Amino acid sequence: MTLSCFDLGERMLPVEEARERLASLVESPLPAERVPLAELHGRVLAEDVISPIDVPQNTNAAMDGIALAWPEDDHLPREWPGAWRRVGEVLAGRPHDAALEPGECVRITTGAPLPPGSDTVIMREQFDEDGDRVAIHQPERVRRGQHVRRAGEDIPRGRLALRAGARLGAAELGLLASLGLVDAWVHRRPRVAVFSTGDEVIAPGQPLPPAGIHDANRYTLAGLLAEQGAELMDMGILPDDREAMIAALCDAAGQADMVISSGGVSVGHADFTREALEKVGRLAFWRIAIRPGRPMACGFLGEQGVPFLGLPGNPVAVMVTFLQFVVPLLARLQGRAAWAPQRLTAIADGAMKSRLGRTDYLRGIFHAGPDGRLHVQSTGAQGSGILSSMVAANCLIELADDREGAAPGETVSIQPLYRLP
Ligand SMILES: Nc1nc2c(c(=O)[nH]1)N[C@H]1C(S)=C(S)[C@@H](COP(=O)(O)OP(=O)(O)OC[C@H]3O[C@@H](n4cnc5c(N)ncnc54)[C@H](O)[C@@H]3O)O[C@H]1N2
Ligand code: MOO
Repeated sequence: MTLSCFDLGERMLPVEEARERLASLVESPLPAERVPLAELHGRVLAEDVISPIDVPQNTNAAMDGIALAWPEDDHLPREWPGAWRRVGEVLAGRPHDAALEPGECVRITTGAPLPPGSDTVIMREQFDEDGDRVAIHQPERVRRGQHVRRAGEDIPRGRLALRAGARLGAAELGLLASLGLVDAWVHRRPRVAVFSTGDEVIAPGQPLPPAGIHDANRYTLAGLLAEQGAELMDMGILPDDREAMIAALCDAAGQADMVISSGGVSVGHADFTREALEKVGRLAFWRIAIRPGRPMACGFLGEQGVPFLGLPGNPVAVMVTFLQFVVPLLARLQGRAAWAPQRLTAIADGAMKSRLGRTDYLRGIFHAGPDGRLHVQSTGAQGSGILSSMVAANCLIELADDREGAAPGETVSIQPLYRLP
């Protein structure tokens, strides 16, 4: 049974339950479209890809050298001049059709197809040539079939190469190209409308009034959305004005696959925001047992039922709630198979505070210790407005609701953060 987002009363929701209930906002993935190979990076496959060919197509040499047919009696001649007679040359891209007779070899370059009858390659550094005679330095060390890449050893024809739901990174693009494919069916990228709220929130570049604060959230959200393969629709900053908010939300709901706002969801603001949002859709205001990120709004906008997430205003809370709650929804919209946050286990290098009954996300720095295990320490001050702590961090330390802090030496769960290299 799908848990709904509504009618939950005033109780604090555990993080896992919030994630499950939010999933009901996205019923099905976005439709598929055919996209050329060169534009597929970051997209998610909408159907399985079956290999139309053997990769590699031919059994071929893995080294520059000679290809030879292994003798029937399994014995290679040692004496100079050897019994190997060079009868030709095979270059990459040009096959040698004549079958090799016993005692014959051909010069071959890496990637060139093995001539019929040959099955073994000797590296150029491991034999001497005298005219068309070839002597192998240490024949006893040669293994039948060595330095040969078998046809179809990567992916045989007809085999599943990539599954529907796979996100296409560099390796996947190379694989698709190696199959000779020029395009693929992928889910449409989610268009996500983003706006900031608050009279005090000022766009960068504008003079900062005495009680103002520059709008950081639209820019972190733009970066986070790009990392998730979504398209940004920048709706700017909304003033604390009911009519302006209603108009902006209607506009966004008409064009976007998801709408995200930041700010204006705590008790101080909720009544005002609630009024505007409920005019345009069906909203629920939640308190989640999480830190940072306790207050959040969610629901649908417009007749189309566009998912809406009202994230809290504090910049660190925006990033943490995006990573825990928005990422899985974007994954569902793009048809990604099973999504779960990536988690590793690390040893706490210092004491860490958290509260029983609440999931705390601390900004952390993890590294591999001399003991070969992962270690993690907090970045220091953890206020939910301190964005420099997100800059310093390479992971979130996740202290689940069943634990009360962590003592030095205890293991903790960490979620590595995506960082540009
Ligand atoms: N009585 C209570 N007060 C608060 C509660 C609560 O449960 N009871 N929750 C606190 C928590 S936790 C958070 S988080 C905030 C969330 O409040 P809002 O979502 O209403 O956010 P604002 O009040 O609009 O802003 C909070 C903070 O963030 C700054 N901000 C807002 N937008 C931006 C932006 N685009 N870029 C940078 N900074 C932004 C804003 O100026 C405030 O400083 O409520 C607590 N209070
Ligand atoms: O969400 Mo608030 O940021 O927990 O401080």
